[in-house]
Amino acid sequence: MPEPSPIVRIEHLRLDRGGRTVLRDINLSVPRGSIVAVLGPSGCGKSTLLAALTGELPAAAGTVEVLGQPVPRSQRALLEMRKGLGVLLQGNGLLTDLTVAENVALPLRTHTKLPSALIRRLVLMKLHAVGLRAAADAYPRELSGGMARRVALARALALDPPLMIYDEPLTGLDPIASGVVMSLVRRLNDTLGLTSIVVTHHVHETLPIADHAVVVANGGIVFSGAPDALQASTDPLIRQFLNGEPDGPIPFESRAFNSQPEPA
Ligand SMILES: Nc1ncnc2c1ncn2[C@@H]1O[C@H](COP(=O)(O)OP(=O)(O)OP(=O)(O)O)[C@@H](O)[C@H]1O
Repeated sequence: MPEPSPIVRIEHLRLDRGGRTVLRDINLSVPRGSIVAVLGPSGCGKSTLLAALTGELPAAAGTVEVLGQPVPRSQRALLEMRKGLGVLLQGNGLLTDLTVAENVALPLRTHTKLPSALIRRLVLMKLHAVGLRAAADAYPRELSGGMARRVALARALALDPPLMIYDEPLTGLDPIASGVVMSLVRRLNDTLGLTSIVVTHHVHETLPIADHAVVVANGGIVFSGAPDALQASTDPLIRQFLNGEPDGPIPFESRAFNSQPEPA
């Protein structure tokens, strides 16, 4: 049987922002059913790469295919493609005037014509999947940070997207809540048959649940392989990143900024 096509295929991608090349010659293939961790220090271009996947930022060169098709340019086709993406953005983006259930229902109300009773049932199923069925009628202000993140996760799952994209899912969470969220990411991926891309600088929390790790630094991918191989790498750049050391082949953002060529 032929291999199923990857859910994301990126080839020779270049991404520019503000007239400057942020990432160049990016090649990445995400197999269906896997969890891929996209790691890298602050400012390396992780969010920029994510913006290319969601179609917010067009490629300056190369190709990006998501869900088996090139990421479209037209707004209408983009909106259609995004229905297949569950995106958990940095911060939870929950609406404080709405209950937990109303927040999770939003994508269903916006994108489907399902009757209210069915929407309520679907919402309770999504909340059950993240262990928060009992919080359906609570307001976001009544939740801990970890619970609010799980509600945002339930909302990202509302339309049953085949591909989940997590942008820094652990920001602001304590170690216990972080562990809960990461094991949930793995469990949902496997039980719902999803594929997940986790964009983060939280290496040590993310590698245990990842099937594949990619490290972005210095304008490109500097590592792509199994999490164990990443942990065992002796490359000074990788070691610097894994150990969070200030000195080494990865420049500090301020130094990188200062090293930009002066305009002629
Ligand atoms: N809209 C923009 N215009 C110009 N430059 C930008 C823009 N957005 C990001 N950049 C630059 O692109 C580079 C990569 O930024 P990006 O936000 O993708 O990094 P990141 O790895 O996601 O960082 P962090 O982990 O801090 O969120 C940075 O040097 C940043 O200053």
